[in-house]
Amino acid sequence: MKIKVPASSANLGPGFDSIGLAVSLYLNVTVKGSAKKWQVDHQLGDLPHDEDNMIVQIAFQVAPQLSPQHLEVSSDIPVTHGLGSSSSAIVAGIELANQLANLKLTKAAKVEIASQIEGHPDNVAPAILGGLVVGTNVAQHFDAVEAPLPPYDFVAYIPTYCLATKKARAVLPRQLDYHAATHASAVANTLVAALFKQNYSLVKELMEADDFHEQYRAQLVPELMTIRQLGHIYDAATYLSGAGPTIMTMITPEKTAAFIEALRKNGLSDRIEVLHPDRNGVVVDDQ
Ligand SMILES: Nc1ncnc2c1ncn2[C@@H]1O[C@H](COP(=O)(O)OP(=O)(O)O)[C@@H](O)[C@H]1O
Ligand SMILES: N[C@@H](CCOP(=O)(O)O)C(=O)O
Repeated sequence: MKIKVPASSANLGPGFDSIGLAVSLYLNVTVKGSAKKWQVDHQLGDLPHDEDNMIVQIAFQVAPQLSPQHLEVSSDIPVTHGLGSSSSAIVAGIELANQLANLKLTKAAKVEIASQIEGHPDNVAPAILGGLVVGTNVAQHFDAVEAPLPPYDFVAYIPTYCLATKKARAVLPRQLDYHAATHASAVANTLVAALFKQNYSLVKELMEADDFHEQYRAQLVPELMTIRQLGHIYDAATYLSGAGPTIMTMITPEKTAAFIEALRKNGLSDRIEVLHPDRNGVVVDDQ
């Protein structure tokens, strides 16, 4: 059995902790069979190879009766880079429990469990449902609403340095002024309306008008403003993907090659991926 989970790009500017898009990088977990103790084969650096691995820990949380398995994990989602690697691991763990313990979880139940673990649905909901998702929690439950997919390329500029989400959340203010908060919320609301109305010229303007987090995090990701300025030449919009350091540019596919050439000419030499929205979310292959 193989479980495939997409990466996710959260926030899209002002949609802090509530908007996210599943994108075309993947975590794959193959269940090789029962074992004497949990064994997780991977080549993903320092992550644990035993039951301390996050995927196993989450699976246990959902189904404590699970017996040990031999897992093979591979992923092209960079870890601690703002593309939802931890959410993909959470979603994989939930699906692993769902399959091995035959829990028959609905998509809504998976979103609820994953969002409770993560604290917000912006990465986990698209990783489960696929596509562009807007969600939050009220009255002790999470809701996630699927929005139309933007017909754009998403060019991810992935700096070599890592930025743990915890560190990028620590630079945020503890409080916002009342008027600043209502304005930031109004910008986010209007972005959501524009996404559903598929008014992408307005989406692009509002995507760059965040007042919740980017101004505080920009000091940690100096490439953000340079890439945003370059994007304007190509009528593109740029935001900090999740907590960063990945910088995401939403651009018309015909302009992608020229934009990437401009990034390279301006000395931006780190990894670039041209991503597309993933429509499926988590998928299980029983073969
Ligand atoms: N494939 C994986 N298997 C197990 N744990 C993972 C995996 N990918 C990420 N993680 C966990 O998630 C952490 C990174 O989470 P976070 O700082 O939120 O960054 P990201 O933006 O990549 O989600 C890693 O330190 C690790 O504990
Ligand atoms: N809304 C969160 C999203 C974190 O995403 P990640 O991909 O960086 O884990 C935030 O902005 O902190």
